[in-house]
Amino acid sequence: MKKVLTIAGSDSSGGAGIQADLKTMSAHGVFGMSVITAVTAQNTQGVFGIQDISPQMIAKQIQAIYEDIEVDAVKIGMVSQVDTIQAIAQQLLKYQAKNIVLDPVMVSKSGFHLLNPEAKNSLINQLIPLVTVITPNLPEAEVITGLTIESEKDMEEAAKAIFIMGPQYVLIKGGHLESDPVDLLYDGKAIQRFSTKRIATKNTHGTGCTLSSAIASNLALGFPITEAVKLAKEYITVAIENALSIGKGVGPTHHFYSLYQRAGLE
Ligand SMILES: Nc1ncnc2c1ncn2[C@@H]1O[C@H](COP(=O)(O)OP(=O)(O)OP(=O)(O)O)[C@@H](O)[C@H]1O
Ligand SMILES: Cc1ncc(COP(=O)(O)O)c(N)n1
Repeated sequence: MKKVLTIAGSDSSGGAGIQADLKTMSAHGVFGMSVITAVTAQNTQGVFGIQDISPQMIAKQIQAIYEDIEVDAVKIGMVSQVDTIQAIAQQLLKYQAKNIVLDPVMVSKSGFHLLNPEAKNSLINQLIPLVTVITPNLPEAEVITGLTIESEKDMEEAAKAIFIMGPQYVLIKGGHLESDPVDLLYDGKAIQRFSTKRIATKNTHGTGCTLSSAIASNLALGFPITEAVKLAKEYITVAIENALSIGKGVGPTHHFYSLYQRAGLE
């Protein structure tokens, strides 16, 4: 059994964060483990409070896992504070973590800031250079690069600018484009496009969390990056097509598309 770790925040409503990550991992047939960085009081309508877990406790959680279990891939989500990022970077270096997927969560769909603005530079300087692939959405890529991104051409420029910061691959997500959502993968040499038709739904809570956990699961399963992203894009598309109208706001993606379905067994 492949083992995948998520280092992220808890979403009490179960649509994003740790909860979306573990659901995605189960659907991929990998064993999910979690290091909780913050607890949010959240639902489909908004984020009503955040309590950060101390950097010491975050470091201890990572230590407890790596001292005992071989980790095949890691997904990093909400990491809101400077010391949190430092603690995570130190531990990942210490344990020579592999297959790291960074979803640089900054603002929730409901408009709540999940990354302390002071922590942006730590994210860029300490975490980005360690990762296998970083998966910013358009607003996140704008904050990281300082560029304005309105077109696919702009996305290419942003991917190249982020690549220089040190990750092995950059995947810029086009969920926020006006047009159909195209994601671009850059490996330092060429751009690959992953496109689908835009699904007409308001229920897209946790799409980024789901996509990054699907990529981490696929890397753990041994797929090369292009295949890992292609399969993850298929997974998120089905999860959005079947998104649930739970709650009064932005509903969550649905994780019924299991490994067994992919194998044609159910
Ligand atoms: N309406 C849609 N129809 C089809 N695919 C979509 C739609 N919205 C987003 N996607 C896809 O979902 C994935 C996540 O993209 P998105 O840009 O929404 O990430 P995000 O903003 O980080 O998500 P979140 O902040 O909710 O975690 C991408 O592969 C994107 O192309
Ligand atoms: C704990 C946590 N992590 C990540 C997100 C981003 O997801 P979204 O942008 O869909 O709200 C979130 N809302 N909560």
